[in-house]
Amino acid sequence: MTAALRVALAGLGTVGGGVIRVLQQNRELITRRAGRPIEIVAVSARDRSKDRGVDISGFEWVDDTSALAACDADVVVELVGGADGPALALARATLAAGKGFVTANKAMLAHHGLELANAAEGAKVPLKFEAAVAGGIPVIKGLREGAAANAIDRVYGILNGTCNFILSKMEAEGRDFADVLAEAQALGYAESDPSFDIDGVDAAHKLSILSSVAFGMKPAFGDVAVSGIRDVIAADIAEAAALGYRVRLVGVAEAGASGLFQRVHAHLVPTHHPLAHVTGSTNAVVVDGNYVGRLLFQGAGAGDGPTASAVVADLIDIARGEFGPAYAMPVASLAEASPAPTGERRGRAYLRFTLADRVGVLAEIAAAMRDAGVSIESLIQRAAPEDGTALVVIVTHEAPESHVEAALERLRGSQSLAGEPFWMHILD
Ligand SMILES: NC(=O)C1=CN([C@@H]2O[C@H](COP(=O)(O)OP(=O)(O)OC[C@H]3O[C@@H](n4cnc5c(N)ncnc54)[C@H](O)[C@@H]3O)[C@@H](O)[C@H]2O)C=CC1
Ligand SMILES: N[C@@H](CC=O)C(=O)O
Ligand code: NA
Repeated sequence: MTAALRVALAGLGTVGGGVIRVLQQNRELITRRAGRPIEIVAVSARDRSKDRGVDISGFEWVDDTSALAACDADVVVELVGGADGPALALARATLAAGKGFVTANKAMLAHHGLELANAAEGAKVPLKFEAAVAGGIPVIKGLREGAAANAIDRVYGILNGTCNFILSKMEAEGRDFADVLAEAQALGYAESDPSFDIDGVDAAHKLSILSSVAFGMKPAFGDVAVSGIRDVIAADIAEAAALGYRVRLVGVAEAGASGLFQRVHAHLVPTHHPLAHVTGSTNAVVVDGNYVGRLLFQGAGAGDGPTASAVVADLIDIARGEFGPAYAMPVASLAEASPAPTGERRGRAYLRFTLADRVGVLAEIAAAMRDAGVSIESLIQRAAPEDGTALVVIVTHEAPESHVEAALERLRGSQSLAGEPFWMHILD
């Protein structure tokens, strides 16, 4: 049998522990599929003595994470996290040493992916990151390989397990945001700084990677318009349900006439759409290709087993000698990112206002919408007798997003509003 693929593993937390378990428990099967054994030879993490429920006594322990690049391994797997710091130092050192690099670190890839892809290409070694986007779902492989013959018009989906877990629990159990976030953290879904999850940043990291693979463009995280789910309240979920929608954090990348729209926002998703039925930490990605048509990738987007499954799949590809450029094409062939102004995009919108109890408040809102050129499709008003305010929810007809924003701008500071208005896109 061919010599084993020797792996150095940095990070022994949720995903790192999972990788050790998958490699140990599926050892025989993986060896047959890879054509040779895949063996961890060295590990590094912050705390050597911590009980992780996996036996690491057979591996060399390396205190300084970046020193793993110099150990006797063919590939380094980075599962530490963080856009910069030890993860980036290790990535640079590994590729400079002419070794393959596998990572689940979407934050680092969103900020430094191009540099790392360049370095990997220069050294003719693999840079692989299936686990970084939608956890266990083989969406990078699906796009790079399965859909490689297609021009992609749009790629979009649910890219953050923590937010989806929170939104679907709020919806099903009427629970509070903070409560559910703590549960997602306990289950190992959330980032070490959970604001990355709930403010949409993690999904934006993933979207920027996905866009590069789908559209053959240099990754441009800065071009992604981002907001999260912090401002979604129970009433939005209830009103959306009454209107035939569910609330989901959706990332969308779409080729338009003037460039690529990339954004991550809470959306209203029609209940007949497959994304409306994605619950818990599950992720789902829809790809529209010009020959294959619509593809739907769905599965576990977070958690130890699924994420480790994607990391080990990358290692199996490397063991087989099957790898190409990090993105779907060599770095020199990637186009410059060309962001389209998001305000130009047309769509329907959901707007929520809390109104003070005054004569003429509805007329004021209707006038602001009319003056901004946004027409109203439906309107719900619910009085809150306890404090005299009223909740008003409006669904608009299709309009440029800049017009919706202009309508809200006209109302800014109005005495008729008892709170900040909030709006969401409606997925078409
Ligand atoms: N948890 C999940 O479901 C998923 C996580 N990821 C990504 O995988 C990576 C790892 O995530 P988790 O395993 O959840 O994190 P974790 O917090 O459970 O584990 C991190 C590991 O890195 C080590 N570490 C942290 N800082 C270090 C430092 N300065 N020097 C040396 N070691 C250090 C810790 O000791 C720990 O062993 C991150 O990039 C994360 O974004 C990707 C997909 C899913
Ligand atoms: N925090 C992330 C983990 C996987 O990428 C998420 O919740 O999706
Ligand atoms: Na994946």
